Amino acid sequence: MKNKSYFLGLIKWNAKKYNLNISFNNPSLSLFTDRTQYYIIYCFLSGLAIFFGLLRISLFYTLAARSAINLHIAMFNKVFKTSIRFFDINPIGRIINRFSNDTGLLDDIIPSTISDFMNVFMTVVGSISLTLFLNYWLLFPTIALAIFFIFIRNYYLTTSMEIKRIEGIVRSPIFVHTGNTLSGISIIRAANMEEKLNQEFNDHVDFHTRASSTSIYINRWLGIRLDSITIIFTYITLTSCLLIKKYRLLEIDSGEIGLMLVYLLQSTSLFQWAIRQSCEVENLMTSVERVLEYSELETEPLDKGDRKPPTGWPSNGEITFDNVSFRYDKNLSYVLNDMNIKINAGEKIGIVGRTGAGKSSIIQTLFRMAEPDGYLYIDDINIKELSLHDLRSKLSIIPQEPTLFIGTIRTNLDPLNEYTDNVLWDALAQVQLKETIKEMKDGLESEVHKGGSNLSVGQKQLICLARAIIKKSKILIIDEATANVDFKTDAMVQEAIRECFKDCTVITIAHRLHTIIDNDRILCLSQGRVVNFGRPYELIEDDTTILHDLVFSLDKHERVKLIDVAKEKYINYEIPFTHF
Ligand SMILES: Nc1ncnc2c1ncn2[C@@H]1O[C@H](COP(=O)(O)OP(=O)(O)OP(=O)(O)O)[C@@H](O)[C@H]1O
Repeated sequence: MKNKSYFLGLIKWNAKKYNLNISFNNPSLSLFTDRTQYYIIYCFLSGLAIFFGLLRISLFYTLAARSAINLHIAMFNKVFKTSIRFFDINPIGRIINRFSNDTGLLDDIIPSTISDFMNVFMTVVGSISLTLFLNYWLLFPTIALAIFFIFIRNYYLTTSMEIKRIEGIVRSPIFVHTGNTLSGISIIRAANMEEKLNQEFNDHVDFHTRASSTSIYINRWLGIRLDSITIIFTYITLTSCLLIKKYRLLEIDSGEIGLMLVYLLQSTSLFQWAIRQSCEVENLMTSVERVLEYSELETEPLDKGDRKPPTGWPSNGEITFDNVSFRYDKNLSYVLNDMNIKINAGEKIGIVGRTGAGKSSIIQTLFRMAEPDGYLYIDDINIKELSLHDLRSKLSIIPQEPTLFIGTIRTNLDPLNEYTDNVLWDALAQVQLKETIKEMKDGLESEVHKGGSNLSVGQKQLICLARAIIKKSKILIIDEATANVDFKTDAMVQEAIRECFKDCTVITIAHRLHTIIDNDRILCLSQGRVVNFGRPYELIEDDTTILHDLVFSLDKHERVKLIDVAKEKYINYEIPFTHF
């Protein structure tokens, strides 16, 4: 009843304002003779609008921020735990692109675009509803124009989404190129390749600009069509109102026509903006799609295993390959075939072979970077029965590129903070780094820059070695660095390995023969197959072996030195080997 009174009061006020001849004999109309009440209602409604507006914005942005955070966490967790194969087939620039650009869009642009779209869309819907309410004849042209508009919008979207996708793809090479250029800046300068690299960078930028400018052009294409639609709609509204008035098809007065036109003209630009933003939201959803793709990656089952290894495993370090084959992916061919070898506890094994023979793939097999076929035992436990975490935590590796993390010497030696200072200093002493680290201002707390860039290659290798000593693994795998370390450091590393790991099984992927020539046995690989496996001197003496070929391809001085070392080792150490 009260609502009705307010409504009648409003009509009365409008009637007075526009000088309309309406009878207000109804006693209820006399309720609103005082304008103050309308101001109060107006203020109340404005207050409600502000309240709900703020509530809507805060709820919406909180929700958007939470979604972005959750998506980022999900993507990070999956990428972090996914298989190594993923990093083989996805360049680092592509991954950075998703973590930077796509996540950035998710954080800033997508929420504001959606909010903007909803705002403007509701305003446009309001304007059109009011127009249709006052002049329902406009329903027919509205439907016709809506169909036309949906057609144009879909036509635009098919192209623009594809262009956005291409834009995302061609952005990645810019990141890759920049990263590679920065990491190899000294080599580029030394080789005087700045011009070439600059040209390559410009080419990548050009590709990206082509895609992004096409995106802008098709946006303009859409804009022109949308403007045309709104102009046609305004024209039809106006003409229809004039015709309606002339032929008295509807009771409509000039005030209402004015009101319709004001709203329609106001919504002309808003209409275009609403459609553009709706398309933009769909386009931007490709970023959400890309983030979702990474957040649904398959992860390695790190903690899943059929068996828990006994404490102290592996106590001997005996490794048996029983018919082991390995490939990097189900769709690729095998790179190691039917390996049948037994490495005895505490043996020092060197692996040689031409490039691509499968030397590094043996490491991938031991760490189960992809699942090998056959049976691979360490101290009588089939490693395929263990969880990846249990397996990997028991093996130590010194990779070709010694990896150090941003942090301190301490965090690099003992990332999980499990050992005392004494243990860390002892390990540093064993690799002859104690004095060097002591001389640093902050000792164990001295800073290590990204990738250990403030340390020499040799020092990085020695820190990796100290890390392996601290871990006390029974099995050490060394992917010998191809990067040149000076002779003295190399000798120091070799000596440290011999001393600190004399009771451990050490497998060395050799790129230089002098580092493995005094090993107990040498495994020769060719095209992923074991060709020879035996004592170095025996293999050198046999002119059908790969080691013989490798040794005899060296100059005489080197060759004689290697043969002497192998012979001495052969004469002095007789170890009974069990050949599998
Ligand atoms: N990540 C990978 N994905 C797919 N195939 C790979 C991968 N790494 C190596 N391969 C393939 O496996 C085979 C053996 O490579 P591997 O790196 O084990 O040889 P290698 O003897 O260590 O060579 P190098 O002495 O040059 O390091 C090669 O044919 C190589 O193309």
